[in-house]
Amino acid sequence: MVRLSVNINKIATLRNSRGGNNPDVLKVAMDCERFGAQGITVHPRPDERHIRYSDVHLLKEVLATEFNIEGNSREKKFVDLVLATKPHQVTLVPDALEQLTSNHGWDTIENQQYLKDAIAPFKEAGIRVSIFVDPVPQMVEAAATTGTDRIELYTESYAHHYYQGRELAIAPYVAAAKIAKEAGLGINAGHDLSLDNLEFFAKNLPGLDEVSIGHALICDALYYGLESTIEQYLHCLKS
Ligand SMILES: CC(=O)[C@@H](O)[C@H](O)COP(=O)(O)O
Ligand SMILES: NCC(=O)COP(=O)(O)O
Repeated sequence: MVRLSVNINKIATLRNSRGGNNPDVLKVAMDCERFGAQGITVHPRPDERHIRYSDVHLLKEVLATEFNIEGNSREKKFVDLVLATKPHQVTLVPDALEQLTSNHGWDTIENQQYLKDAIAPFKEAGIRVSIFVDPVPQMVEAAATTGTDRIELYTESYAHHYYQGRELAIAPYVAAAKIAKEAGLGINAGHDLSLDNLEFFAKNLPGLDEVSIGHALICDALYYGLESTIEQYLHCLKS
């Protein structure tokens, strides 16, 4: 079964726009779990424009499902946060400081030694590690020698090309997943997955363990409500 981890960054964006605590990030996270999500993802960024570092500490106390923290291990504050809160999983993403949203995976060849050194402390702390990669065979092969447990496939290109031809759009991901599986890596995926493109992806990607979805899911919740939206995403993952 492919697990759904709901990314709640956008809930924090809305909260921060007025300075109070509405919507309540903790409540929404717990409601996502109550409605069937198997995990919660957050991606605190250095400017704390959505999820705050303090949110992460509070979430750790209340969550009952898998907690996945995404971010850039080049920032000491992020590494300290993850080691202090000990989530089930940390996902390392090579974002620049000023980046609007994630837009590329790691160059696992160029950053091979860096990643080995960055991953080790998380593994020593008992935290599962995933690294964000593009669906490029060489990048997946080199991910396998970094010590990571999983890769997260960056699905923006799949989502972008889905309507032009979904078979073509998913092909690099299928090839990447086969390499990952042969190398013994778990497979996560995320970015721009939606009710339109998720079912085909989940059905056709061999060995997919988990998807993390935020933007589209929170947008859908405006129309369908959070409970029904999560049910619909779970349904896409069932088939
Ligand atoms: C790694 C990834 O694809 C997501 O975490 C995405 O970057 C969400 O971050 P924002 O919510 O800041 O766009
Ligand atoms: N890792 C991807 C994620 O958490 C959510 O990405 P998106 O659905 O907000 O594009």
